Amino acid sequence: MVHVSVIGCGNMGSALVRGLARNGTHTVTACDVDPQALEAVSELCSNTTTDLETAAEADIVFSVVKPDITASIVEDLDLSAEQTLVSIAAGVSTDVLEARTDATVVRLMPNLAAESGNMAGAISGETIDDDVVAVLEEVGIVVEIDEDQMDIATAVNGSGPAFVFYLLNAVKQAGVSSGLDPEKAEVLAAQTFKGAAETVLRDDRSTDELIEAVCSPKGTTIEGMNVLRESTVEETVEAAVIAAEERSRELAEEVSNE
Ligand SMILES: NC(=O)C1=CN([C@@H]2O[C@H](COP(=O)(O)OP(=O)(O)OC[C@H]3O[C@@H](n4cnc5c(N)ncnc54)[C@H](O)[C@@H]3O)[C@@H](O)[C@H]2O)C=CC1
Ligand SMILES: O=C(O)[C@@H]1CCC=N1
Repeated sequence: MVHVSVIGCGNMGSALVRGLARNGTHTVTACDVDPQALEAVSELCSNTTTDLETAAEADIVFSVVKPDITASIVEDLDLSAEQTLVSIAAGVSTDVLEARTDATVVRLMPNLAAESGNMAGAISGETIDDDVVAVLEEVGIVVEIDEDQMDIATAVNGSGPAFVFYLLNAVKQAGVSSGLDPEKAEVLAAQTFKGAAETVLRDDRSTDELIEAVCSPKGTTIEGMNVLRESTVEETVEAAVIAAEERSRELAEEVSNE
């Protein structure tokens, strides 16, 4: 049984612990300085600790703390070459991490959907052990990318859920404005986003072909699509993704200058 530790059980770390608890295949140690954060996950993991040294005993150590404290925590962990450090911090490069640990370094940009086993995760690293991939595949899908693509992955799949929540809410609110009950509108909008995403993952057709498949001749969808295509919504969504990517780059510069 692989021993995993998760250091930092805030929004992202707790999502990871919850996701791993769904199958219970691994020994999971949750570590945080905040006892309340540990209390929230205590029933979902093998043990909880406020002590970094205990968390450092795992085979695979996930560092899920804020970027500005990642480097010093990694240094304090004092991991050995037999261990793997998985760093989730946006913008903290492998060079910065490798200078502070003997462990094999893997960078991961996960997202909150790890909690339900639906994470979209992007990983980079020179050596990515099968055990690391197996752990990550328990909480979702992982794709390997080059490290220099981490900033854009941070924007696309790390920040992505927030963008989707925003768009989903816009669809819901339009339904509510036209008379749908808010709870029913939320279920209809959320299930529609989920179903559409599932279709894209499973179907060989392109998104343009799928749009075509929804647009019945002289029907309703084409009217809505005409409004979208005449708008600047595509450019606005791209600008949001690029803004997040640029912030990830800035974080990298801030951390490397420390
Ligand atoms: N929130 C998200 O959706 C995502 C976050 N990330 C990354 O995950 C990391 C954490 O982000 P969040 O979970 O959003 O932050 P958060 O603020 O919710 O959680 C951070 C946790 O770290 C704990 N912590 C602080 N110092 C510590 C220490 N010395 N030892 C142990 N635990 C300590 C805090 O008590 C807190 O529970 C960041 O690096 C972020 O870039 C990556 C992808 C998605
Ligand atoms: O907003 C952030 O900085 C983190 C990284 C990706 C998602 N949340």
